[in-house]
Amino acid sequence: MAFAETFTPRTPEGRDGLTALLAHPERAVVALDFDGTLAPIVPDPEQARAHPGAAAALARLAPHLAAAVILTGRPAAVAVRYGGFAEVPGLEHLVVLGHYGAERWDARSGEAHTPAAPEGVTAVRAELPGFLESVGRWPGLWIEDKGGHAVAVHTRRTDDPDAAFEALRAPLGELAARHGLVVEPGRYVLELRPPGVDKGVALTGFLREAGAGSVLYAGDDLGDLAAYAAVEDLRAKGLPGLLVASAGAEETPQEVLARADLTVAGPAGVVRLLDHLADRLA
Ligand SMILES: O=P(O)(O)OC[C@H]1O[C@H](O[C@H]2O[C@H](CO)[C@@H](O)[C@H](O)[C@H]2O)[C@H](O)[C@@H](O)[C@@H]1O
Repeated sequence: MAFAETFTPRTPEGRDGLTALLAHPERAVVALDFDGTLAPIVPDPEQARAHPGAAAALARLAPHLAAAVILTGRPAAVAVRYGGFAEVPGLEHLVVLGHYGAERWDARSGEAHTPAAPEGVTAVRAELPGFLESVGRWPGLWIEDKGGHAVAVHTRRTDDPDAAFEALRAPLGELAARHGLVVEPGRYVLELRPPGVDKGVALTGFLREAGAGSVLYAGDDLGDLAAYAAVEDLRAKGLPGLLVASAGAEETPQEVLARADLTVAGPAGVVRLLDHLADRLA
């Protein structure tokens, strides 16, 4: 997919968001998803790493802002490690909200605050291998253990990732419900995790804490739609906001593309956008 990279939002709301960010960067919050937005999608989730320019671009921009935050489904420490975000000059105030906002890492302390592991996850983790065998054979299926806080079933490396995803969605939903969990669908991944927290709740709370006067949110997947909805809601209440989609693969959900004010070409495009904003604020 080719994009004309002008960094001009296609909607009036998006243009207002960008104008507010550039006029008062000291009141702006830039919030970014990790996988697919800062880190290119790769077949093996353990091999994902941020785009080589991501930390540097964010470090150029962050000192101009009220706050920069990374909002990810990953455990926060994993995103910090895979992103190379620790001890970077310019990122002294970076916050990483992991597990969709249930967990928080602060660059200032270098520590993560993690809630107690939910009971249902322990039970699901034990039951999952046998359960998957019972619902069909999908060689290549991979279970990601997310530090006891969630488990994710990845279909990307099966022979038919779409068919496996669709075949497993309902049964995993039932398994999750039996253990008081919910299923979070993503790019060839079905994650079983506790209910009650999502990127929208997390972003809204963070913006309140930061006293934000504007927000830019960039994401690429279904889990980012809750953050999109939060920005749309805040815009209706008068807070300017810019929604950015990181796109480039056919698998980018249509709803993400349709609701974004600005589409950029994957993590490389996000890095160019961050650099562009830093240039304009320099
Ligand atoms: O909220 P995010 O930062 O976007 O994290 C969402 C999930 O990302 C990871 O999975 C995705 O990226 C993998 C690596 O590129 C890819 O192989 C997989 O198909 C994608 O779904 C991660 O493994 C999950 O734990 C995150 O919840």
